[in-house]
Amino acid sequence: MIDMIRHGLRKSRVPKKIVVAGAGLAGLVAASLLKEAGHNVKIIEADNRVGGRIYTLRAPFTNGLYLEAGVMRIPESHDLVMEYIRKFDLPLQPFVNETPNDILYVNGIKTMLSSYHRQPDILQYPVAPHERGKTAQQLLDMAVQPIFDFINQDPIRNWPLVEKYFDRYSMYTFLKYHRHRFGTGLSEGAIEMIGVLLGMEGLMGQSFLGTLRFFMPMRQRLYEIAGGSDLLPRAFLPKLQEDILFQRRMTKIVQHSDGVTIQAVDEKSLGVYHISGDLAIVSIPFPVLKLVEVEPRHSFSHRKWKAIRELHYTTATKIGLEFKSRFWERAGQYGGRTITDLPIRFTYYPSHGIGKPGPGVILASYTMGDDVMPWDGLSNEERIRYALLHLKAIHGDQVYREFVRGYSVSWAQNPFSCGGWAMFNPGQQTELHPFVATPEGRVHFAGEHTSLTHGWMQGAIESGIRVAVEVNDLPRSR
Ligand SMILES: Cc1cc2nc3c(=O)[nH]c(=O)nc-3n(C[C@H](O)[C@H](O)[C@H](O)COP(=O)(O)OP(=O)(O)OC[C@H]3O[C@@H](n4cnc5c(N)ncnc54)[C@H](O)[C@@H]3O)c2cc1C
Ligand SMILES: O=C(O)C(=O)Cc1ccccc1
Repeated sequence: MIDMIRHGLRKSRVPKKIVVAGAGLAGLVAASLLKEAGHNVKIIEADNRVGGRIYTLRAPFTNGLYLEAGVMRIPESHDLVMEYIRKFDLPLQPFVNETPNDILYVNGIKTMLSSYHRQPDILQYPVAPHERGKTAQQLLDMAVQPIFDFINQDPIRNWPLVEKYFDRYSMYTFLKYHRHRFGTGLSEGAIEMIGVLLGMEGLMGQSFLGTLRFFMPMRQRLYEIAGGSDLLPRAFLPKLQEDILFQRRMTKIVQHSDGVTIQAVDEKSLGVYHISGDLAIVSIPFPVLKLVEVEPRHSFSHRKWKAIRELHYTTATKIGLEFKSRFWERAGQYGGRTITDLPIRFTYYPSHGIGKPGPGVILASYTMGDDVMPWDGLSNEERIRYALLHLKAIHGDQVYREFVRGYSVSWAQNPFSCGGWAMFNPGQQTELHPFVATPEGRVHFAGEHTSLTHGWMQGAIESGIRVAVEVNDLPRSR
């Protein structure tokens, strides 16, 4: 796949007209590769921008400041993302995910990450005697290490066995009921500690393996695109600009004898717009696809319909607050985060502009899964008010003196994503995943949800390349 990013696909022997629905990263990758391979490609995009869940919010913040409402960090092992960053010569810098000075504020106890690492019991989680003195990560590692040991004995043979057996567990049921090396499940106190401190508490009902795969990259060195994550999708524009039809929201997919016709609403004129091709690539999230008519209905298999209806998506909400000065840096917080069991849950301090005078924007609250619930029912103003109240408990009254403005984004309330990212429920990797990406007639599928790298750009890129290869030499419709 790296080679395809560098050198493109082989020129198609059967150039076709291809309609791509969605100008997020998956759609952009597929469209750029297929155009380069000689196809006539058109993208219809419901929004007025490219990038989808890569969304760098610059307004309403002071010029030069921004909130990453979607993508904010890139694990060093995400080679496809790194390859596109190299291809477009984008500036990369470390994303400081945690520092020894990070604040932990849980169970009414405030301490620093370094103190907690030295003495985990300082946080007073009611763990079992044999779990004492261990951090949340150490407890999780104790529980999962035997699985990694088994896989490492013979990865080719053993990964499928692990996936088959452990797909039945949610994160919670695995931690609670699976008999771990010490002969029992983890205590409720240990599970609570893992949930709160590792950010999994709102996701405990999701697939154990899916959650593990999802969080693992978090332990690597992380990077960010200097200047904003949206520089990546925008880098595709020079070659695709004239092929993207913005503010066209797909409402219907019609398959017929000589190809596929996509019906869309023009969000500006509200007129109905049609575009046809030999085939279509649908890269929009499944929760949104549920609202799109498919004609004839049987052009999608029963399994596909079931996957579209049932594939679980978790959601995420972010609140960005701008302050007059980077007061957190005066307290020794340079990048990194606060972890708290207050509803704001995770606060991230910017890894860019460190040491610069003047205003700064912090990600005051990043919640996902069930942790989103208190926030999604609130207005933007109420979210800001509560976020300030919780930040005051951490940083004191200065947050009110320093506050300038704020903005929040709920991904469940975004009509073009209707959620944060795909995240299997127990059993769905076995029961649904085989049917998520499979083509239906002349309709093909891409998007992070069609990969196994849910919730990361890597999965979106992987799917864009996979679908481009899948369609490159297919016959024309007639
Ligand atoms: C809060 C949050 C934080 C994240 N953080 C990170 C991170 O730090 N690092 C990382 O690697 N990944 C992160 N991700 C995941 C990453 O954003 C996604 O995996 C990736 O961007 C998905 O790309 P996609 O092309 O599959 O989907 P999308 O980006 O959702 O693209 C789909 C496109 O289709 C359009 N569309 C929707 N409906 C229609 C319609 N009916 N007609 C036409 N167009 C339509 C949408 O507007 C959108 O442009 C995060 C995601 C979220 C939500
Ligand atoms: O926020 C990110 O980096 C994401 O990609 C979503 C996410 C959140 C928490 C753990 C893993 C991935």
